[in-house]
Amino acid sequence: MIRARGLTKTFTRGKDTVEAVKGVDIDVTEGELVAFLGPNGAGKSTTLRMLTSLLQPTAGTASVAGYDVGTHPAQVRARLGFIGQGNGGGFSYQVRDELHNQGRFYGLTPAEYKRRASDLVEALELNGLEKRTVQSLSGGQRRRLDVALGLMNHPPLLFLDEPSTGLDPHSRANLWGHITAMRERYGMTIVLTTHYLDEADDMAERVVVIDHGEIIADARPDVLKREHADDVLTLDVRGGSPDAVRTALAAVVGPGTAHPGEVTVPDDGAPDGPDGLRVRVATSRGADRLPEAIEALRIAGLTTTSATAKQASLDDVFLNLTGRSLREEAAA
Ligand SMILES: Nc1ncnc2c1ncn2[C@@H]1O[C@H](COP(=O)(O)OP(=O)(O)OP(=O)(O)O)[C@@H](O)[C@H]1O
Repeated sequence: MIRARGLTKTFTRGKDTVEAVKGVDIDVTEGELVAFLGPNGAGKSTTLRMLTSLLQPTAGTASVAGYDVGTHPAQVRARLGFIGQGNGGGFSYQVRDELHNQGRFYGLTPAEYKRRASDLVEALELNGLEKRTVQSLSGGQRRRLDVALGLMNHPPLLFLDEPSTGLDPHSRANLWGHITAMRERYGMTIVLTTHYLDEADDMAERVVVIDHGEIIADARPDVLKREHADDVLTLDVRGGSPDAVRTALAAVVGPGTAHPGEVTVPDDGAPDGPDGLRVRVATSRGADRLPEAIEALRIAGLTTTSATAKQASLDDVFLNLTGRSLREEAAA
């Protein structure tokens, strides 16, 4: 559905040049739901805008549905829906007029655009809002209208640029429910950008991590977490010295085991205090290792008074790949 090779965009303003996208290669097959994840300014929107033919690449090539974005932009645009950041169109128009205008733009007959508009109003729960002006809608309603506008031409491919930015968690979940329902209904391929880690983790089947204009990882979220980050076990252990704890845990996840991980035991802890020693184990498949670790400690005569396993997150992946936290950058 999408094939890009060496996609590059350099912006020049006076003496300043910004290398926004630096030689991106990407293939997206039909039916995939792909999220571009990265901090502000990483080059996500610029990549999307080149793939939709809205922006001419400085170098490289991209084709969408078999058409080159540079030489056949009209054919490319006819096959995709694009929902940019804060679309909305004419704020004083009524919702129904916005949808009808979009249908006219795509050259649909009045009967056809009216039918599609009422289908989408129904599907995206915009009923009762048809005669309201766009500016009177809530943020969530406006984003749902944006999605309806993007779907008026029944595109096989939908691009969404930060679809849920600025929405509260309830509206985000609601919008996602609609997007996934639309995807099933029309069998669409979806490419979106986000800097919400949980959104990429929960919704995308494939996450493309972009930083400083380059793709630094590209895989299913669970694969990214397995390959680039560890789960963390935290155990409170009583009844033995730091060395005894270290030896018991090394047998489960220490160097040379089937599940190498890092065991951290404080040397200055008080093994016989009320909480004992607070031990940290960084390992893959933490949920599986936790009972094994507790059992190994029990066999060594040690008591575990509390134990938790924290799953690796996409933020841990980003942190391990770049040395920076995406969560902090998103909040900045
Ligand atoms: N028209 C432009 N002129 C000059 N620089 C630009 C232009 N558009 C984008 N840039 C720069 O290119 C870089 C990438 O921007 P882009 O909008 O693609 O990032 P992004 O990952 O989508 O960020 P965000 O999450 O904030 O939308 C940034 O440094 C940005 O300032």
